[in-house]
Amino acid sequence: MTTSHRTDLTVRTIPDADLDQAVDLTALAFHLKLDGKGRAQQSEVLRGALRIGAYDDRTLAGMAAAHRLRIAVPGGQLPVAALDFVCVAATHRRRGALRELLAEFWRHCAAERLPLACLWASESAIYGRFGFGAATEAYRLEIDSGRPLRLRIAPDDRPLRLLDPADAPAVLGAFHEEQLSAGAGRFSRDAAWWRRHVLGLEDADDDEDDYGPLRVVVLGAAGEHPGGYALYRTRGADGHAPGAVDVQELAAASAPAAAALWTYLAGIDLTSTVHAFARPVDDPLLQFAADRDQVRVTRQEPCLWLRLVDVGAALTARSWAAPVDVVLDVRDAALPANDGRFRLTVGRPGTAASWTPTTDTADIALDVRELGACYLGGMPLRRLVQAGLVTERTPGAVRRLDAAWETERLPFTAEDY
Ligand SMILES: CC(=O)SCCNC(=O)CCNC(=O)[C@H](O)C(C)(C)COP(=O)(O)OP(=O)(O)OC[C@H]1O[C@@H](n2cnc3c(N)ncnc32)[C@H](O)[C@@H]1OP(=O)(O)O
Repeated sequence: MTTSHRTDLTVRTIPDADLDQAVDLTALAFHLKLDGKGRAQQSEVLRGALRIGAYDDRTLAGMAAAHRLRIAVPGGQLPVAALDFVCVAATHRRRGALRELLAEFWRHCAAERLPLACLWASESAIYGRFGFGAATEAYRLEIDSGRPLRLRIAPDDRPLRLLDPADAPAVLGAFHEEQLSAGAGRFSRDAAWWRRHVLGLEDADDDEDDYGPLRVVVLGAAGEHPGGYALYRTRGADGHAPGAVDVQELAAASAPAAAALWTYLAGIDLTSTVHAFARPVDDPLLQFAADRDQVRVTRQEPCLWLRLVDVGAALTARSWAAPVDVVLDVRDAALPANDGRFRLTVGRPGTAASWTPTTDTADIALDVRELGACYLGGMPLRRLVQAGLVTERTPGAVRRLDAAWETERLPFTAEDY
């Protein structure tokens, strides 16, 4: 527990007894209309999370919560504290409450040996100052499906079947876990996470939009290992808008499998547009689409913001594509254990990296947020040098480090939990 003289708030763990207050605060800050079911659902999610509150006397004035998840990193998975519900009451904003909450949050991460923290930002301008870097990016895609989808490859011709969403964790869980090794940035999911955060099976009913219920389509016959799947919703045409398909998630084991799923989605009768709100920047669809006027990128945006809480643990746990030996001068204003000069040594690919303090001259100087942006392999460091954010002191050092942390696929994060 800490009491901040700057904010006059006491920062401490939120006990179960205060869950009602926590739900009230999230409703206030995120402008939510929660009925009884919505409150119960929110409370249940918070109950299982790491929760830190900023109290004004006994009133909860700010909070941050985190799900304890596992995230795919190059070559494996690591525990991650996935921040959520970060909010401060309008009466207490811009007095340093968030800063105090995060200071306490780092202590919890250290105590629980969580080397990484991540979040989806409500506003991109907030979290860089706390050491988070935009580690995965996504495209929004739009397909003109008023005409047949034209592709340059033949789709997988296995059957497609619709699945009851309640069966999705059992049918698709193992497939999803296999996909984690294909690209970093995705979360491992247990059945509860699938139900609550992916399929929304425990959500309170809301009529906020005119899309129908979530549908699950799977490639491959029952009993066969799936070749891929898509989660989507549809909307019929009305006087103002054409019928549309909204793709929440599409995962496929191969390009032909992806082609089969996109062809299915684009062919749904009484719809003429497919929207996909979060697709990997290296989505193969963009290559195998025969007509790029038909498949368009409408937006590119950051998805997951990543913070290396324990830089050494994070760097030595991931795999590397090439040997490298560089001294990094890392600035970390919030976590002194990360701050300073360290030698990163990577031997043959497949061998463990080492990260040791050194007094040797630095080859590269950078802020910890830049390490967060590059860690999963989505951002080459040279782009941050070009942007004036990273200093290369030894010519060639950045090129060598970029070759070492490059990954086969770009990282991607499917769910905005
Ligand atoms: C992971 C998630 O949950 S994302 C959701 C984030 N929450 C929301 O958007 C809900 C509505 N907003 C809020 O609850 C609050 O305004 C918060 C949580 C964003 C900020 O809380 P505050 O207590 O006001 O922040 P605090 O006073 O500690 O500010 C810390 C720093 O962040 C900056 N900051 C805070 N909010 C913003 C913002 N919206 N945009 C840019 N900078 C911001 C402050 O200027 C300050 O900068 P400095 O210390 O470098 O000078």
